[in-house]
Amino acid sequence: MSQATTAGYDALLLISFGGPEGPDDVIPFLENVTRGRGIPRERLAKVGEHYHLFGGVSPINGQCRELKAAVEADLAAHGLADLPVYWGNRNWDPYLTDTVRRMTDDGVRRAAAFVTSAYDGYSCCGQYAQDIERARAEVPGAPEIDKLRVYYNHPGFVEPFVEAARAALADLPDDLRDGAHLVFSAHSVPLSQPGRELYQAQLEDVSAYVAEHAAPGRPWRLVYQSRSGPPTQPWLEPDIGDHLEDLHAAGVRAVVNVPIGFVSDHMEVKYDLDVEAAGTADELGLTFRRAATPGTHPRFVSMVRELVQERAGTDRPALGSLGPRPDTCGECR
Ligand SMILES: CC1=C(CCC(=O)O)c2cc3nc(cc4[nH]c(cc5[nH]c(cc1n2)c(C)c5CCC(=O)O)c(CCC(=O)O)c4C)C(CCC(=O)O)=C3C
Ligand SMILES: [Fe+2]
Repeated sequence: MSQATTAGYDALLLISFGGPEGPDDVIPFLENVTRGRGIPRERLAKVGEHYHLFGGVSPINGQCRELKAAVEADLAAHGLADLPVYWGNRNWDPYLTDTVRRMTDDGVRRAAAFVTSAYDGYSCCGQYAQDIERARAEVPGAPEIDKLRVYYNHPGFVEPFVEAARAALADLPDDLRDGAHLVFSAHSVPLSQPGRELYQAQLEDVSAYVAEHAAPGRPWRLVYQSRSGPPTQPWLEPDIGDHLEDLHAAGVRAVVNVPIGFVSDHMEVKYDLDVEAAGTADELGLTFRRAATPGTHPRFVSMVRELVQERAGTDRPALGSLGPRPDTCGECR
């Protein structure tokens, strides 16, 4: 084991949201996600239909398998093939608790955990920290598991977005490019959610950085998507659909949507943006391009290794104006 270069960790644990892998999984998955969270039944039925449009298969598990394979290849290319990579989810098989049990059986003592969610806030960070604690509590002899720092402003997350925003702009018809606006989008959360202010501030800061570096001087705005919850509860706004209508009414003819709140092209991207928001734009006659998410971009993949290695006390890179996040924060529980 190369102790010096893995900061003393003997395993890497990839933690994600999880998603259904066939039509029969959809309802049990949605029940797992929403248990005790007060999501209206109509919203659940609608979201179920989104999954059925894709054969009941969420793209997210496949994306986790691809990320895991890419991280393993990157570790091997850096002489760290002996750092095993595990994967566990909050809401679907492979469940985090089962994975922690397997790690324990394999003799893992101290693991670094990478979460497929880049920001602070309860849904992105605090809830995953609780998931880790719960899984460890359920498994006697479970390893120590350190959640890696929040990485929304790490160059490995930000640079792929700069590149993707440029590529999406380049893909617009020549006569529409100059007047196109950038529309950054992230998952809405209730205003009452712990860590919501931090989530919002981080999104604004990284959107400003990407806008400035991909297309200096171009108009941009951060908006929200995928709202659920009862209508009486205030969530982050404006919604992307309303913003597209406003832009159209103001005479804008083209937009590039940058899904800055997401790590991969999972259902919130494939349905809520590529079907719903693109459909709204189409009805308005607004030309719409969606920028890629980091996915398995080589820079994003190497970031995972760098986040482990920096725990040995090396540099903690961060772009934008807010600086690197600490290893643990506790602000979003
Ligand atoms: C901030 C945030 C992210 C971004 C950070 C990150 O990327 O992790 C995110 C990601 C995701 N959300 C996902 C799926 C769902 N989220 C739901 C519900 C909710 N999300 C919330 C927030 C977030 N969610 C919230 C506050 C709720 C209300 C209920 C609650 O407080 O928990 C529901 C229930 C139905 C509905 O109401 O929509 C589903 C099915 C999937 C999997 C997609 C796939 O299958 O490909 C992913 C990656
Ligand atoms: Fe969600």
